[in-house]
Amino acid sequence: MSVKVKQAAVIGGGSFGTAIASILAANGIATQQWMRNDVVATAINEQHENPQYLPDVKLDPRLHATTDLAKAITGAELIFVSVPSKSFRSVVQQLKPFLVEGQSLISTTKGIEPDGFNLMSQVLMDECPGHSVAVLSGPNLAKEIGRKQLTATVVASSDGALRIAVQESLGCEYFRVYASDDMFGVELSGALKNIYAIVSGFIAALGMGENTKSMIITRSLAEMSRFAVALGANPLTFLGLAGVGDLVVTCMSPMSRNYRVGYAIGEGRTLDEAVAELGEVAEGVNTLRYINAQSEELGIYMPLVKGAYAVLFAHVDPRLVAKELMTGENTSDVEFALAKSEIGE
Ligand SMILES: NC(=O)c1ccc[n+]([C@@H]2O[C@H](COP(=O)([O-])OP(=O)(O)OC[C@H]3O[C@@H](n4cnc5c(N)ncnc54)[C@H](O)[C@@H]3O)[C@@H](O)[C@H]2O)c1
Ligand SMILES: O=P(O)(O)OC[C@H](O)CO
Repeated sequence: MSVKVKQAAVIGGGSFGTAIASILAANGIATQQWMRNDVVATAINEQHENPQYLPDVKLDPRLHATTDLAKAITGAELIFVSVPSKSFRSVVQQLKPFLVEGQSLISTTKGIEPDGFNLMSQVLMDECPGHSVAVLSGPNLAKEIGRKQLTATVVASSDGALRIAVQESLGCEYFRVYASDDMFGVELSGALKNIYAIVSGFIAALGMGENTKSMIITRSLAEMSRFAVALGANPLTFLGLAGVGDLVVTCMSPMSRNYRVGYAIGEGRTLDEAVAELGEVAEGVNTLRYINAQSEELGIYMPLVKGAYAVLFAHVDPRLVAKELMTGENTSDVEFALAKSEIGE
């Protein structure tokens, strides 16, 4: 029999952290959300809104925001870490002095750490040995969760009691939490799909049709599963919410930040301009860099990754990449641009 969670912490003041913190509080769990920005923390505590990352969403009034990390962590049985992958390890290093035995950590971050090609669960296990770890991933646009649109997600962990604790703490009439023991597959899938959302953004901006969008999503699923299964993931994971489910929502929705970056580049903006305009994290940009390098090193065939890399980092026209993908020809222009970018010209 499971024991009801009484207290939780959410580390990160962004859109997803805020959406899940509000659900935890609404489920009667005493929830502290930690963030650096005291103006946002005050707005959450007094107006029950996060005007910076989740505007126009009324948060549960019981949610408490704080800029005091020790206060957030102390007494929390579940600690959700929801900061971009670039900052993930440094944030975990800041929180670990406050951890005590029995506290569990759950990553909601869909990214990869470049040094050592670590997923965030690995970072948690490296930094916090002895603590149970899980990941949460699925088709979960934070803005829709904030608006209480019916949504499902997946908690994955090798610890069955932790899976149940997360299901019971977050599940509600509009948020259903499924469980999986394929933590690696669920987490890798969440990171990989961001690359294909960028590709989907390009093709939408170029005015390509519905057949094209379907082709891209389907071939993306084949490509991401080929990569993940080669690294040890369960192929069935890719047929579930954390696989095809998250791929579809991120590739189809202009609400996705990764899609929006791809769209802006398809319209002619540079990568730097597209990222600056977004003003939020688009994990797929760095993930693309690391997956392109890994696929080359491991000899895994990933033509969409290679094409997206050519567009983002070697400034190749996406139409030329599309032509090459359709005909299977290796146009010397794409290869030449990639070779030049690799030697830093
Ligand atoms: N937004 C979504 O719809 C969604 C859904 C599921 C998963 N995710 C994943 O969740 C993770 C976080 O995304 P988000 O949407 O909440 O991001 P966001 O861009 O909305 O917010 C990121 C938050 O992290 C904080 N942050 C960044 N660096 C920090 C540091 N060094 N110390 C402390 N705080 C820091 C920022 O101040 C901000 O509050 C990402 O990996 C994303 O892929 C997002
Ligand atoms: O806005 P994105 O592109 O980071 O995607 C958000 C979520 O990962 C969708 O499940």
